[in-house]
Amino acid sequence: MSGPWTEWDHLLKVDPDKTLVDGETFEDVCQTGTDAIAVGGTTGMTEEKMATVVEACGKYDVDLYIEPSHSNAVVHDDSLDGYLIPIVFNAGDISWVTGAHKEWARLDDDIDWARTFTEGYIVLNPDSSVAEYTQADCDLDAEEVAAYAEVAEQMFGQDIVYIEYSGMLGDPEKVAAAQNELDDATLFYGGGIHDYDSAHQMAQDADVVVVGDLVHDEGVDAVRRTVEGAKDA
Ligand SMILES: CC(C)=CCC/C(C)=C/CC/C(C)=C/CC/C(C)=C/COP(=O)(O)OP(=O)(O)O
Ligand SMILES: O=P(O)(O)OC[C@@H](O)CO
Ligand SMILES: [Mg+2]
Repeated sequence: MSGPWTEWDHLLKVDPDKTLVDGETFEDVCQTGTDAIAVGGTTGMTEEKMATVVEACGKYDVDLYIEPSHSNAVVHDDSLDGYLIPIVFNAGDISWVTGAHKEWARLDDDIDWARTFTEGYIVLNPDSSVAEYTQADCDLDAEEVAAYAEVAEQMFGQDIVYIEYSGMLGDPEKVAAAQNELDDATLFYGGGIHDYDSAHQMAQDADVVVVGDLVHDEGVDAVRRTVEGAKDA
């Protein structure tokens, strides 16, 4: 399977539990030049907050996805291009590998499987909320990260492998090692990208760089510079 992400360089992750910079709108957020927007976050996620941001972004011409952190954060909307569902390969608690997914399948009769895609996450910042929630084993060397990436693609058929350093800039050597082991899967990198140089650096090895907090902390001009960095790499 090859999805639209094979054409992406940059993905902007908007957290419905955070505010935009004063004076900026969702229209501005949709016009940063990013290839797609994913709405999601770990903490404080509700269906209402998710729906508000999806509705606000759905009016503009940008590919729009949700990345729910649990089944109660899922919203169905015609403006969505799809659902990105994490599977945390280095989670300490099986809920984040299959348990939450089983609950979603049990509770939601409207799942649109044709637009539902999984992401094989490797969570590496021990101080992030996602690491805490999933009890991820973040103490992995480059060889182990690469092996998780290989297993995700070859044994679990993941078309997206996601190195997640949410909140900090990660180790490029681990990103390079993962890329080295992948055949066809698309490698996402997210965490701490804050300017042209950090985007450019991570895009050397990642296929898609993900930018999150920057849009909430610094705003759309800063995001635009990361788009340039990713596209130039
Ligand atoms: C089955 C369904 C519907 C969902 C699967 C849910 C799973 C397995 C989630 C895995 C872990 C997770 C919570 C992913 C959410 C995406 C993510 C990593 C967002 C970044 O969050 P942080 O930046 O750590 O958190 P905050 O910014 O909210 O503090
Ligand atoms: O918020 P930042 O640190 O940019 O991380 C982006 C994304 O990978 C979070 O899931
Ligand atoms: Mg975050």
